[in-house]
Parts: sequence; C-alpha cells; structure tokens
Amino acid sequence: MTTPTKCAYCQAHATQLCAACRNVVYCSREHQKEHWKRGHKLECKCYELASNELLGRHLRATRDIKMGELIMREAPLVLGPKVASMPICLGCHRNLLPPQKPALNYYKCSACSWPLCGPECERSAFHVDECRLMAASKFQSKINYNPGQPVGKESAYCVIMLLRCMQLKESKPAAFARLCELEDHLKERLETPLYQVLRANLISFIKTVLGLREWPDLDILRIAAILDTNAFEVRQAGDRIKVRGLFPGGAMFSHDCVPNMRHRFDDDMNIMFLAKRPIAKGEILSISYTQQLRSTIQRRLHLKQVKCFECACARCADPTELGTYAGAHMCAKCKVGKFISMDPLQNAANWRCEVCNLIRPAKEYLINDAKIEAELESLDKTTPQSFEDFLYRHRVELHETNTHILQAKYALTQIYGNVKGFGMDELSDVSLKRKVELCEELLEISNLFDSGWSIFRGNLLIALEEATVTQAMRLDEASECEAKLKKAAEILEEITNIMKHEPEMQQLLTERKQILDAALERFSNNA
Ligand SMILES: C[S@@+](CC[C@H](N)C(=O)[O-])C[C@H]1O[C@@H](n2cnc3c(N)ncnc32)[C@H](O)[C@@H]1O
Repeated sequence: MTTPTKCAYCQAHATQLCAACRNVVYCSREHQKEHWKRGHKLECKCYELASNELLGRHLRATRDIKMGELIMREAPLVLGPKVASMPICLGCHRNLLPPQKPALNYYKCSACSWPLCGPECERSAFHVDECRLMAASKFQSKINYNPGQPVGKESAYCVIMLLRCMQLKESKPAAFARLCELEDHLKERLETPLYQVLRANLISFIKTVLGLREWPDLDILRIAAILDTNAFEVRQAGDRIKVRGLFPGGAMFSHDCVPNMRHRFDDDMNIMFLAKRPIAKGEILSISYTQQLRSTIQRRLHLKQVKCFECACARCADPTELGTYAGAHMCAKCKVGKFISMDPLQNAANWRCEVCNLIRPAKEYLINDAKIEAELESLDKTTPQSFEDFLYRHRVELHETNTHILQAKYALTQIYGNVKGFGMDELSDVSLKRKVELCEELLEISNLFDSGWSIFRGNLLIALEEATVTQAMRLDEASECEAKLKKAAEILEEITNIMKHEPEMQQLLTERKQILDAALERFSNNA
C-alpha cells in the first residue's frame, strides 16, 4: 500500500504518519487529535479480523509490527470471580485478608451477606445488580472466615460471573449482544462431567433460588461455555487480585504454542497485548492459551480439555517439538535413544525409541509421566536440594530438556539466591556458577519455544544479571571483573526492554541499575 499524502482531517498536503495504524497522515498534531475524536480511534488498528476453517475467527497483522509494540488494549466487558475462588471482595475483587480482631468474620454485605472489604464496596458498580437480585430472592452467602482453619477456594463463587453476564441482557444490551457473538463449544462441553454437574446444580440454583425462571437452561449453559472458551485469568499480584475477565476483542486472538504476542493487565484491569518478537504484515497474531514449558502431549490434552480444540501448530506437529524434546523420555531398553511419539497430532499414538525402535503405548508413557509430574509438584520449594535430587534421580530416565527437567531447573534459577540460607551473598562460588549455568542453558532452549521479549526470558535474565554482578564482585582479576560487569549491563538493557510494560518490575530494575552503576564505579576507582 502506498502512503497517503493528504491530511485525513483537512485534505491538505501532509506527511505525519499515524504511528499506530500507519494508514493515514496528518498536517498537524491538532488535526490528528480532531480526527481521532471524530472516529479514527475506532479504525486505528494494526490488525484485522479474518476467518478460516482451522482457527475460526482470528486476527492478522495489517502492517509490520515491531518487537515490544502494544497491539491492543481493551477494557473488560465483564469481570468476576473464578469458578472456584479464594474468598474475594465482590466489590473490588481483592482477596480478603483475615479479619482484624475483635472481628471474627469477614465484613458481610448488609443486603446479601457476600463477604466484602467493607461498607464502601457494597456500592461498587460490580456488585449492586447481583446484590439486589440475591437480596430480593432472600439468598444469603454462607462464606465465612473460620479461625484456625486453612482458607481454601469456595465453589459458591461459580455463580457470580455467570450472573453478571446474564444481567447484562437488561442493563447493557449491546454488551450482551457482543458476548453472545463469542464461540462456546457448547455441544462438546454438554457431554463433559463438569457441565452435567452445572446442569444439575447451578441451573436449579439460578432458576429456583434466584428466581430467573424465564431463562432456558441451554441459554445459561451457553454463557458458561462462552466464559470457559474466551475468558482470561486477570492477575495483579501486588494488589491480591486473581479473577476472570471477558475481553471480546482480545478473545479473537488465536492460540499458537510458539506465539508472537504476550498479554498483561494494567492497573485498571485492561488487557494489553504486546508483540514478543517482530511480526510481519499478514501474520496471524497469537497468544498461548497454555503453558509453553510443557510437552506437546500435555499442551494438547490441556487445550482439548479447556478450549475444545486439537492444536496442530508447527510445534505440536513436529515429533522433536522443534528440537526441544520436551516430552522425551530416554528409552528404558537401550538407554541411549530418545523415546518420542510416533504421531504427535494423535494423543493415542504409540511412542518409539529413535535408536532401538522399541514401541510402547501412549497410555504407559502418560501414566509414568504423570507420576513424575506429581513428584515434581510435591517437592519442597524452600531449598534447592530437593530439586537437585530430583534432577539426579531422573538423569537417566528423562531427556536433558524434558519438560520436568526444565521446570526443575527453572525452579532452581529462582531458588538459588532467593531463599533462606541460599541468599545471593550466602551462595558458594559453586552454587553461584550453577545458577548462572542453569540460566544460560534455559535461555538457550527457550529460544526454541518462547523467544523474543517473553516473561520467561525476562525472569531468567533477571536471575542471570544478579548472579553475574555477584560473580564479578568476587573476582580479583580486574579485566575479568570488567568483562562480567559489561555482560551484566547488556543483560540489564535487554531486561529493561522486555519489562517496559510491567510497572511492578520498574522498582526492581531501578535498584539493579543502581547496584550495577555502583559496581562499575567501584571497579573504575580500583582499576
Ligand atoms: C478464544 S476463542 C478464539 C476466537 C474463535 N476462533 C472464534 O471464532 O470466536 C478460542 C477458540 O478458537 C479456536 N482456536 C483458537 N486457536 C486455535 C488453534 N490454534 N487451532 C484450532 N482452533 C483454535 C478454538 O475453537 C478455540 O476454542
């Protein structure tokens, strides 16, 4: 497409390109602002909606997109608790803290008894409609704080998000219409045990207890299915928020096991999609709906279960998993061959040793793999020893880049230098070297499945930078010290780029910069 030469607002000769869509030019900043107000904000995008048989609707880049660019920011259409949630405030969505003495229980809404932070959250726009409905039907929440008991997830929250969606039909019909346009996979979901339970319990609660008898069962279940297919988990660690959000624009991004975007949430719980790597015009824009560190069979089973589709992306289709061998075990017979699926796009396909051709059923592989996963999950996360022992125990059985090995190694990069008894200054030179080597090894392998400005890479670089500066400060040889500090400065620059849209990381980065500058200054004074 040739660049236009006339101001989109006044038609005078113009050269200032709209930086976001690059489809229009302006003669002045004022005309750009006016054009924005008169409707350009609705069309100023670097993507377009497309559709094909495999993905259904999806979004495609309409121009080249730079690494780190913000592609979309969207406010939630609906926000609410997860299906099973820790006790949260239905007004501001923060996890509830244990009550302050002399109170023995959470603050309870004066009308419906759902726990809230306090009286001010009773008036929250999120809560008022559901509160009115529950109070009118005389339903009172039974969620209480039990002193001495561990605080667990409450399944009663499963009704709230559903109700908030249903109430849109009257309160915001246009928003409800947008919600109804989303994909549901209702047919497949109705056959699952979860939806049979929903049908038996949730529907009768909504219709009989809350009195919404006019709603057909299938319409309610369809909303549950729309949420399960499209909702994002909204997290704000610092703010104790972990809820579910529906973003109809963002829901159009398809999945890829090597995605070209990542997403995060801003302080107002808007979702932001960022380019993880340079994206060419025409490329399909993708995020990951699952955990990228997992193996193909794990990812595909998870996607099938929660999103009802069989992923056939390039990573899933490759028996070597793009050279990561993340699912590979070592052959139990010859001990040297990698044991991989004979057809990764068929979860039930047999597994075969690449060297001695031993063939075993997928079921046997999966049972064994699940045991190792359970073992990994049960490890003591407060000490490196349990993870080092795990790596040693499975050194023969698992391929060196098997997902369980990668997960254990990643845990070690975060444990060394950060837990009691293994703080950065307490680490022996050997442990410090181990931390650096693990980070470097994982960074290299992550290039195959999570390259560019990914959070995984950012976290590894943070661990590596800190360890590198610590190593530098222990060195006697000036030139070696200088080389390490320069390497740390390069790493910090990359982290700064990766994390530029992560406000909660900025303080840490400022501190790291101060420490590095002080180390460099000390070095130049001593040199
Ligand atoms: C959040 S929606 C995305 C929008 C959806 N394609 C639509 O038309 O509404 C998720 C659904 O999109 C489809 N989808 C997304 N990524 C896919 C992929 N890589 N392969 C196959 N289907 C995919 C699946 O049906 C999935 O359940």
